[in-house]
Amino acid sequence: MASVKVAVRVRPMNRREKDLEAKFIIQMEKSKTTITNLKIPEGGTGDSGRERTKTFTYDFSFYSADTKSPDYVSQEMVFKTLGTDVVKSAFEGYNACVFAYGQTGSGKSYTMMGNSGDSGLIPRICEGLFSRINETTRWDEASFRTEVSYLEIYNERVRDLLRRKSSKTFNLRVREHPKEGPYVEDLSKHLVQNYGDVEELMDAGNINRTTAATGMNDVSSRSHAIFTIKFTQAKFDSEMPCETVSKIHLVDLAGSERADATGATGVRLKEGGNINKSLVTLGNVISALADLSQDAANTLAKKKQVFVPYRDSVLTWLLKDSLGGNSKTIMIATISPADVNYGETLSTLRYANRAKNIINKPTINEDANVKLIRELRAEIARLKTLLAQGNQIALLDSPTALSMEEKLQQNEARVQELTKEWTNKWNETQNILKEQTLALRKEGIGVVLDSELPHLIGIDDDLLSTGIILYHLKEGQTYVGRDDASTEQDIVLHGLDLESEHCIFENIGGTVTLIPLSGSQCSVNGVQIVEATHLNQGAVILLGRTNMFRFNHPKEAAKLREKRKSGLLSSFSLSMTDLSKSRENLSAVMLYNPGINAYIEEEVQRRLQDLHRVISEGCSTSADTMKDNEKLHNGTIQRKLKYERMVSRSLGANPDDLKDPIKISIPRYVLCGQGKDAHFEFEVKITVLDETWTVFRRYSRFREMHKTLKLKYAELAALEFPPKKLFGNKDERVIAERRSHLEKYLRDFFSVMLQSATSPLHINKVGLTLSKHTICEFSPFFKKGVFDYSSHGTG
Ligand SMILES: Nc1ncnc2c1ncn2[C@@H]1O[C@H](COP(=O)(O)OP(=O)(O)OP(=O)(O)O)[C@@H](O)[C@H]1O
Repeated sequence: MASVKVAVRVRPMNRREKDLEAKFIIQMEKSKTTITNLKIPEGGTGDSGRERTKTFTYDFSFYSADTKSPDYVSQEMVFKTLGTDVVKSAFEGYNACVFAYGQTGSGKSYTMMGNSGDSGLIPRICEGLFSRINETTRWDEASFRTEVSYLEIYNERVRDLLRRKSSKTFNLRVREHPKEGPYVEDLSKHLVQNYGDVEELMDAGNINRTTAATGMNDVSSRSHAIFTIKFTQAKFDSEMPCETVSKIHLVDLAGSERADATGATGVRLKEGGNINKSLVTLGNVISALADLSQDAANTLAKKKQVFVPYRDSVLTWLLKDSLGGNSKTIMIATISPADVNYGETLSTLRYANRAKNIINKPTINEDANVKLIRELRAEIARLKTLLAQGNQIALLDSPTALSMEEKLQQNEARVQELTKEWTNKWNETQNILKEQTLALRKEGIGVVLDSELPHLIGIDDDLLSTGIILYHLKEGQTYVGRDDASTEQDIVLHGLDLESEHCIFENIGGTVTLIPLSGSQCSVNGVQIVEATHLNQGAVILLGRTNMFRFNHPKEAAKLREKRKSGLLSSFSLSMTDLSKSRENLSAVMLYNPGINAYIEEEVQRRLQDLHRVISEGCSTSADTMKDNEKLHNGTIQRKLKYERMVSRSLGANPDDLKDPIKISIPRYVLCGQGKDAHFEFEVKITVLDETWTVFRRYSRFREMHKTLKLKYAELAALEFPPKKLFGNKDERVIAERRSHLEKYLRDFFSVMLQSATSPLHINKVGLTLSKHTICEFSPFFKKGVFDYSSHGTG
């Protein structure tokens, strides 16, 4: 049993009150708060014998009216007095609730949220929670899971303050769970890993809060806001599993004054009416609970049937547990010090005085299985004591009349089983947590996606796409296909040559294999695969023609980093050729995916350094690994040779390259789309030194490019782009003709650009360094490259 703790806090005079030359009517001394009615003369009494001053005693009276006063209570002091208890309750497994009540502009939001640089209770409690989690995990094996939600009750309707716009946010239903009590259906819950995560959510939620100007306070919020933290903790305490869940409601109520006192009309009056409905119900609930506890205290009094009207408002229904139930609850009544607000302030003080009488029944919220384990263990201890005393009597109350020893064994087996079950469950929860908390980690101005599971990162070739998709490859099989597949696919994709059941990623004990299905197009590091292929950290995967991914294996990457540190990398099974190819492909990808650069650039740089070291140390990859790789990837040897050529070229330039620094060919064209949308795309293969990539474009796109660049580089005007008469007819002959035209045009195009003084590609400027990067910088038109193994078109 615990009474609701009540604190009163008085704020400084605000501008409006100062302008009105209002008088200060609040005095505080220790836990006492006194209010003076200036209308009643000193030493006298008012009508019907009213006193000039009224004094109330609370758990705390916080004087925050004057920063210079020695009694001044700062935000930090409020947290130390009240907030630290909330953090403690959470760690002990109790529910907790803090709500701020008071007139508009009296300091509720300031107390609960605070201002920037002067944060209030909610941020401080969250910060306190995480700093204790960090401390605990340093010396304890405990695990934690923290989830937050943020809602607003406005006009008796519940709104999710944290849900994305696309989902339903308004008018959420309040329902009741048979065990867990009232809850908001579909309210979004957000896993958080650190205080930064919470801060972001709080900011987003606060921006969403409904605010409207009133005569009393320009930014007065007209809604009730409930910020909820669900905090789960699990550990082994002297071999004993221990799991507790605590729910913390932090509530910023709307202004308590009557609507008419603020001069509000129309819609606002309606809001006021509803706000008051919640607050009036809150008042009624508080009164009923106070009556109940007084009855309980007075055992001689005949018990009255007291009805607590929780259901009369959304607010009281949702806070049912916090008011007279299973929670350690704190009410902070905020007041103005000015005589002009005498009536409202007195009513707040009375309200708070009444709340003092509420008795709650907080209990530790222990996991049911853990509770059972604890009870069984107690029983085992009791039986062992009896046995030790030589008390070998049969347990007569047991239906099977088991001997004490049998019963003991049974209990021990059950405890073992339950403990194992619990441990598995928690480990699973932790894994899910890890999966879900990859979210975002800030590092300087960068944002890092973190995950411990092997995963794929989508590399979108749509230049207008800005999101990054990450797919986890869970233990077992992950099916990839279209949404029209006969069985449900774990990863649903679309795009050219993507089969309805395309492939499977198999993760067995951390070894991930890509299995192509029914002749589907899958390639790894630019090489099409036809059988199950083991994936290495950093592999670039293409499914169909347009779905490209980078494969990340965080554990393998961590091991590689360790090897690199200890200098063992060169003998480790890193395939130079794979890395080289992967880097090549990644570079291509990065060029047209700026969003992903921040994430992978560092890794690519590291890989490059590794490669250089391997080369300079003259080490080759181990024979076995080479063999495996050769088996797995056709063409590996060729690429190795190519790589070596590249290295030797960087040592001494081949004069031929200067003559012909860029090679263009159009090895084939591909029919894309269907019916009316069918069109041909030409695969243009561009080779600069040893970088080769392809650009897939329809003929008209090349013409657009020509027109655009012609405006910038006058020399191009002299080049003739194939005339329009070639268009319209799409038979093989015309397409083949276009191919040769286009090939010639592009060769001429680059030749002109290499000689143009204004062009960044001028041979004197780029020389041997002409690279894909230079060309793509010159025009992003050449950025787009996908690997294609389509059987359409000519080979
Ligand atoms: N203890 C305090 N010390 C300094 N400034 C305060 C204090 N309490 C409130 N204020 C200031 O008074 C103004 C009104 O406070 P606040 O917005 O917290 O009121 P409120 O009760 O939440 O109002 P509403 O019901 O409209 O939400 C704010 O500018 C706030 O910064």
